[in-house]
Amino acid sequence: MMAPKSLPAPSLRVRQLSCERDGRVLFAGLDFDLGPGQALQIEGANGAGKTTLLRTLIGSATDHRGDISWNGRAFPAGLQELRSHLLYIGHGAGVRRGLTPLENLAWYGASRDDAMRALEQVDLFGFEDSLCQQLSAGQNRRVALARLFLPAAPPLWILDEPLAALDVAGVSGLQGQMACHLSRGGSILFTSHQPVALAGLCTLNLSEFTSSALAAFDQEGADVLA
Ligand SMILES: Nc1ncnc2c1ncn2[C@@H]1O[C@H](COP(=O)(O)OP(=O)(O)OP(=O)(O)O)[C@@H](O)[C@H]1O
Repeated sequence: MMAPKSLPAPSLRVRQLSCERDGRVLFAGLDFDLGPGQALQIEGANGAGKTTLLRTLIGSATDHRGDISWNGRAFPAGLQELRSHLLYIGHGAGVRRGLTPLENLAWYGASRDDAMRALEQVDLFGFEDSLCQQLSAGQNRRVALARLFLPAAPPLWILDEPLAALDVAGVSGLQGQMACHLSRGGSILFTSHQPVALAGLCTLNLSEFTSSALAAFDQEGADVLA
């Protein structure tokens, strides 16, 4: 077996990140690091702010406070570099419904051979020339996730609900590919309402970083110090 090709090893660093929407604090005082070979699952109830956090990290939402840096360079300067290392699959999966799975992967620059291999990995062999609008929800999710199976995938994966609509085999295949990425020194930040089986996975629950949670913590700290 060939040794896995190792990836560049930049790190994401988040300090005191806060975000509010319509006057409601979604999260505040958020601190975490994500380095090579590490995976972090963002947890929280519907509406907790998980997608907003991911969009903030990729620069699609800019109304936040706090510091984000990539590879030692603070945003906004570090954002361009982060994007050059990023594979982002959002909630909507980013599949162009009027194109076929092969055409979707070609749009991301994949050769026909690489795209065919990736589509086989996500069990879409035989559907490569079907229009995505004729595929099921789970099959469309698989088209999106096929990008993770292309060679030379970037080191940082940010995935919003990648397991959504997948069957048991699909979940297992994705978990295997995520583990492979980590073993090559990649990093993964993702949201999921389902448990994900990944060795060494860390979790971060956004409900622990609301302003009320922080106020309660401060009060507790004050009581202890009093
Ligand atoms: N552009 C926006 N303008 C106003 N409110 C927004 C905007 N984007 C998100 N929100 C609100 O922010 C809150 C968090 O939304 P977000 O999509 O980040 O939650 P989530 O944790 O990903 O939820 P889910 O688990 O349901 O996907 C929601 O109440 C949502 O209505």
